Amino acid sequence: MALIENVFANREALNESFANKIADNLNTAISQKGEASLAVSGGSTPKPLFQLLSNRADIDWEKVTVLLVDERWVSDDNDASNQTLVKQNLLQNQAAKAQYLSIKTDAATAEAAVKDIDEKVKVRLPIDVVILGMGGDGHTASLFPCSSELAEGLRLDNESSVIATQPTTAPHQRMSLTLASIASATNIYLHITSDDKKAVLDESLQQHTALERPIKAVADNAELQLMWAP
Ligand SMILES: O=C(O)C(O)[C@@H](O)[C@H](O)[C@H](O)COP(=O)(O)O
Repeated sequence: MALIENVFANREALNESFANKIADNLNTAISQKGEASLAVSGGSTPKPLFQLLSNRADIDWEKVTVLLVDERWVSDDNDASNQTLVKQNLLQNQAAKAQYLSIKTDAATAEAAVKDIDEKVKVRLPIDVVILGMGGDGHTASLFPCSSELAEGLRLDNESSVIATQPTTAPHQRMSLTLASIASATNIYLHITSDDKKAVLDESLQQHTALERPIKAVADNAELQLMWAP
């Protein structure tokens, strides 16, 4: 549908403004229905934002459920665990009071856990705030252009809220929200930094299909708020 560009001079200004927007969105949801949900990405970009958000005392964290948009299928003591990143950087300070909905189980494979996790995530839809990241190949959440599950993950009539994916260009099996779950969210943000990633985004939207660059599928099917700084 549309990309709305919010451009900042630097990452500090971006994160300050972003934390304000997220607080506003969560507070609006809480005032309307008594609770709110916040789905965050892993990877390296959101860490400073998590630390800033975790100190926000103007959010009624007890009424907020935090989940990940995607998880690598690794144990919590693995450096690649998004869940551990969130626990150590977001669910601290004021935000330690939030509820946490894990999209990781002890199942041997992500595939084997889809049904259980779908049941837990489905009841939280539509999610109030989704924060997406993007990789240099145009993947978002764990919807990778290289994975054989991509078409299924991008199907808007997919009844599952989550999908197991196996990228071939990145390590680990993944659990990811489907495009249908992402696109149904009330507020959807794309959080990226660097000129390189902005160039990937522009090129993805202008010159590629959604199957080539999955971030395009989100911009085509939802209002996507870009939060970018060099
Ligand atoms: O678990 C993950 O890998 C993600 O959630 C993924 O979609 C991430 O957002 C991008 O790969 C960007 O990652 P960086 O912020 O590290 O560049």
